[in-house]
Amino acid sequence: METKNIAPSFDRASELKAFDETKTGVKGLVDSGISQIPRIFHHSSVKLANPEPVSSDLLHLKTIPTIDLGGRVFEDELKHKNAIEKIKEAAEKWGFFQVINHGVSLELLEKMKDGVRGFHEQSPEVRKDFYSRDLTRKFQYSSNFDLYSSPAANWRDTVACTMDPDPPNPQDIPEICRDVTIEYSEQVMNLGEFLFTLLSEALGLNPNHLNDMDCSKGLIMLCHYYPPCPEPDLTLGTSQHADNTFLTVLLPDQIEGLQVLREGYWFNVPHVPGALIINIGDLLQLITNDKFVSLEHRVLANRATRARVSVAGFFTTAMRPNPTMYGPIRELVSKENPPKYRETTIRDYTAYFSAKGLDGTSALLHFKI
Ligand SMILES: O=C(O)CCC(=O)C(=O)O
Ligand SMILES: [Fe+2]
Repeated sequence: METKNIAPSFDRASELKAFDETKTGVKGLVDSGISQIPRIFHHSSVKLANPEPVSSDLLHLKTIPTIDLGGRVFEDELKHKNAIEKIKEAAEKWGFFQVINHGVSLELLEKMKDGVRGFHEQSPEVRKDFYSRDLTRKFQYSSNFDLYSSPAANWRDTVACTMDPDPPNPQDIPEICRDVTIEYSEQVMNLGEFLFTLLSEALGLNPNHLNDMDCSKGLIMLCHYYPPCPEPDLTLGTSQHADNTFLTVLLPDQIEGLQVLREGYWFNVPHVPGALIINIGDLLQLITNDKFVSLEHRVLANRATRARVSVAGFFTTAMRPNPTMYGPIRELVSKENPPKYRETTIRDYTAYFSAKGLDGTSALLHFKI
């Protein structure tokens, strides 16, 4: 007799709602002492696997490159040229690289992570007051921005904070992370401007080109908190996705977990002390007409005994009613290399990305000509 493995019936919609209404996120579940994760967090085994790479040659690459920014002042022209060459190669092949000597003090990086931990580890009563799905809020705490639209929930909570343009009133940021969030975001804005000059040069453009296009003019910070997971083989910390930004500056934790998908294989991103991780987002891939790539990445569920935190600084002006149309940069297209994307506003791009949720497909495809 054939036996079928029928899963017990499960009312997904009610479970999502019940979880959301606790307003205390994944951290709340962990604090309640659960030893099994709820079904809403189960991902399909296909999404969790790491198949063999398309080409085994690729494995000798090991991982994404690390680039020394020399404290943002290059001693001589050779060092400057070298850095640009490395950034060009990384942006074309990986869309990801780590930077060291980036000019943001290591003390500030640690203080920022302490601030994120401090917020998420406050009492549930205090956290609940900030919990919201209102994306227009400048300081918003929730679990899974795409809880109701994605196929499976992630083992992660997040604070989203729009820092530029129009940052929140300081008193709207909780005191536990207020000063450090303001200081860190200013430093990331400065670093972003510097990185966009190097990226412009790597494209063979005038150093100011990407800054003049306002690529460095908006900053949204996502302060992620990944509690330890009792069943890390069944879920993810962040589902496979590419970022809907021009550029992302990611402050990582010593606890690893970030993986980048290149040619069908998930590469681990190792912890490099003091480094920031930089990745090209979809909008930069679009305006460079695929010269730079926005690679898919994901975060494994946290296997450690303490929480993993990260801060993703997103360069995008999604929060500003900006009518500017963005399409492939004129200098980068030609008769032989015609535009591959139609023009869009950042707002439209972001609205499409957010409605789709992190379902493992690229939002860029929707804008291809
Ligand atoms: O937490 C991480 O390491 C990465 C988070 C991420 O990919 C994102 O916020 O887009
Ligand atoms: Fe990301």
